Parts: sequence; structure tokens; C-alpha cells
Amino acid sequence: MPIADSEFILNKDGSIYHLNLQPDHISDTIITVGDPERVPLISQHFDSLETVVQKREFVTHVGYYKGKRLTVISTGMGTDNIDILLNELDALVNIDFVTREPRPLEERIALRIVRVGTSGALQADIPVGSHLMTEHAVGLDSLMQFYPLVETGLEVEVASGVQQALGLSYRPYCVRGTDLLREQLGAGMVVGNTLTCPGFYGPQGRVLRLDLRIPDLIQQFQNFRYDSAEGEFRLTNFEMETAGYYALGRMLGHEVVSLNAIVANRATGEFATNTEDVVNDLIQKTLDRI
Ligand SMILES: O=P(O)(O)O[C@H]1O[C@H](CO)[C@@H](O)[C@H]1O
Ligand SMILES: O=c1cc[nH]c(=O)[nH]1
Repeated sequence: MPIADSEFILNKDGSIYHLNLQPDHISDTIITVGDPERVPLISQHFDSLETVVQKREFVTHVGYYKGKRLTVISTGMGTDNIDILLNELDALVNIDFVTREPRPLEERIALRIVRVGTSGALQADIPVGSHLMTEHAVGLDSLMQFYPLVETGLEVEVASGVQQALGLSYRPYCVRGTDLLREQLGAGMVVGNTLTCPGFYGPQGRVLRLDLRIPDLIQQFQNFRYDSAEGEFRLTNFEMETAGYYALGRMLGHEVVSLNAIVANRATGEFATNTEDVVNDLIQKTLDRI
């Protein structure tokens, strides 16, 4: 059955609704960033650029880097945008744009998606300027209230532990990323467990003029521990998208990894004075290894 016009929405030029891309625009390996201005920081390293498309915060550059076809896309902030990004990227490769039907299982394509983002460290031993690769992501956002994500026993226990520690009325979700890209890209990086927050201020314990409902939120995040057979689990850093990537990546069958340039440390109160350098170093490392 073709998917209805109201669900699988194509623009007049045949491109998908928000990303404004057509299937032959993208490569199988995709670097994603939050900030649209970070896209040219990556594509400036390309040998050639074949496609430049923008709609809203989704800026896409496609080109060749050392003979490899790469796509860079910005997402803006928050897991609501990651819901759009992952569903539309998946549609570009796994839905037939003519028949409007999902491709059969044997024809499905697994994309390789690498998020290059900025993030704040929660623990004092993860200094500003370091690069952290996410192993587990814990989502405090509500996205997975709407999808049948299957979590392992350990993931459910970690997420339930976070719910209990914070006294939340809903259970967060927890997803371990796939191994392939972590092995390919992560050498020398801190391996961490990333908390994805539905906001930059209150949900990350920042107080400007508004008080927090959970006054010791940062301490609760910092002190959270879960003892598993693989060792002690702690939360290392936070940002606003990774758990959405890992959960949707698992459900749709794509390889996803989140690489984090640590620009703040909430234990020491520092913010990087050279954020561009920290991000540019991570971009170079990613391009070298991809
Ligand atoms: O630098 P990006 O990729 O946007 O990532 C982080 O920075 C933004 C907040 O400043 C949030 O999107 C957070 O996840
Ligand atoms: O502290 C930080 C830094 C970057 N991005 C975030 O979401 N939080």
C-alpha cells in the first residue's frame, strides 16, 4: 500500500518535506551537526562540493573528501528535530519515492550517521577541550513515549534508576549505541554515557532567573551510579540530541555514533575560551577516520 500524501510528504520538486532532499542527493555516510554554521566548517575540507540545499535549520552539503562521498547536515537543537532528521533520511533510502512504498527488507540500506556536537561535561575528570564518544545515551526527553523502543534489561534498569533519582513522573529511555562506528572513530576519545536533555537551562540545571524544581539536579546527575556486570555506569556529559539518534537509529536499523566536543564543565564551572578549536579538532579527527 502506498503511504498517504499526509504522512510521507513530498515537495513539488519531489524532495522530502523538511530536509528538501531527493534520494540521489545523499551519501550512505552522513555527518550531522546542530549548528547550521558548522556545515561549511566541515565541507570546506571537501575536494569538491556537488549539492548545497537549505530549508529552515536543515542545511545540507554533499561532496567528496579524499575520494569518499560525504553528506553534512545541520539539525538545529533538540530531539524533536532528530525525529524529523532520522525519519526523513530513512525515507530517502528505504522508501520508494515513485511507488511510495517501503522497500523490501533485502533492499534496505543502513546509513552510517556521525553526530559531531558540542556538550557539557558533568564530571570533574572530563576536562573542557576533550572529545567524548557516547556509549550509552539516556533520554530525558519525551520522544520515546511515542515509539515502541525495545531496551535491554540493563538499559531499562539505568533509565529506571535515573527516574527514581530525579523523582520524575515518567521513565526516561536508555540506548547503547552500535559498535561499528565507535570502533572506527573513537580511538583516544573518552568513552561516556550521555544524558540528552529537553532544554539547555532548567533541564541541564542552569539557573539564570528561574529556580529549578529539582534544586540539586546537577549533583543528582553527577552522583548517579549503576553497578552492572560490565562495571560501574555513571553519566558523563549532557547535550540535547544523542539519545534521540541512538533510539531512532536502533529502530530504523542505521549505524549511529555521537562524538562530543566538551565545551563546558559543570563540576568546575568552566566554559571553553576556544570552542572553535575544540570543535575544529573533532571535525578533523572525524574526517580523517571516516
Ligand atoms: O552543538 P550542537 O550540535 O548544537 O549540540 C549542543 O549544543 C546545543 C546547545 O547549545 C544543543 O543542540 C546541544 O546538543
Ligand atoms: O553545557 C552544554 C554545552 C553544550 N551543549 C549543551 O547542551 N550543554
